[in-house]
Amino acid sequence: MNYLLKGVNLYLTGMMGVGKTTVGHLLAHQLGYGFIDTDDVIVKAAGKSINEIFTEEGEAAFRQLESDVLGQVCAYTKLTIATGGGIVLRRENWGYMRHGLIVWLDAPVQILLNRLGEDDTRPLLQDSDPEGKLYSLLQQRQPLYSQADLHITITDNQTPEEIATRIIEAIPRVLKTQHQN
Ligand SMILES: Nc1ncnc2c1ncn2[C@@H]1O[C@H](COP(=O)(O)OP(=O)(O)OP(=O)(O)O)[C@@H](O)[C@H]1O
Ligand SMILES: O=C(O)C1=C[C@@H](O)[C@@H](O)[C@H](O)C1
Ligand SMILES: [Mg+2]
Repeated sequence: MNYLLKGVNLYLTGMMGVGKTTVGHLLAHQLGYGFIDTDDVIVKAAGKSINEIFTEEGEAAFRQLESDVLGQVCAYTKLTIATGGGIVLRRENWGYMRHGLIVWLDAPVQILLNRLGEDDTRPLLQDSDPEGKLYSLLQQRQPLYSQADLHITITDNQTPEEIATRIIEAIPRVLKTQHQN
């Protein structure tokens, strides 16, 4: 697989709670790649939580930090990068991610809700109707996520290990011509 990938970065995209961070760790390990989580980099660089950044500086400031981080990390190779759920919102982010392979992890809202129902670390879900919020975010973002190179549908009973293996098995089918030269 590493022979085929030639160090090309993998970008994991998808809704919050779908498992980008969890699966990304395992995927990096299986590929012998480094692992970076853009949310983690932002939190460390800002010295505050994502909730605090949203509350004190606003979502637009968070999105700028996210683009800045992505612009930095895309200069490196042999990385699996777990992105934030909203990375697909900015056109410039696609410009950065297009240098690698973009994977969309896609799970039904009910799975996301079950996983994040008790979680208060996602500012966009601090809503009186988290289920409705997830549906509206998904409706807005689905056309964007669908521009990924690889679409992996997640069902309830798949472990993160199984999902990482499915991604690895699917990669040869989608390696872009420019990456094979
Ligand atoms: N395949 C899975 N099966 C069961 N639970 C999972 C699976 N993948 C992830 N989880 C759990 O779901 C929660 C959210 O996962 P994770 O933080 O990896 O999502 P994420 O896509 O990175 O979300 P965000 O966009 O908010 O960063 C975690 O508690 C994680 O342990
Ligand atoms: O879906 C989103 O917009 C977000 C997802 C998380 O990964 C974080 O980046 C933040 O909570 C915003
Ligand atoms: Mg994450």
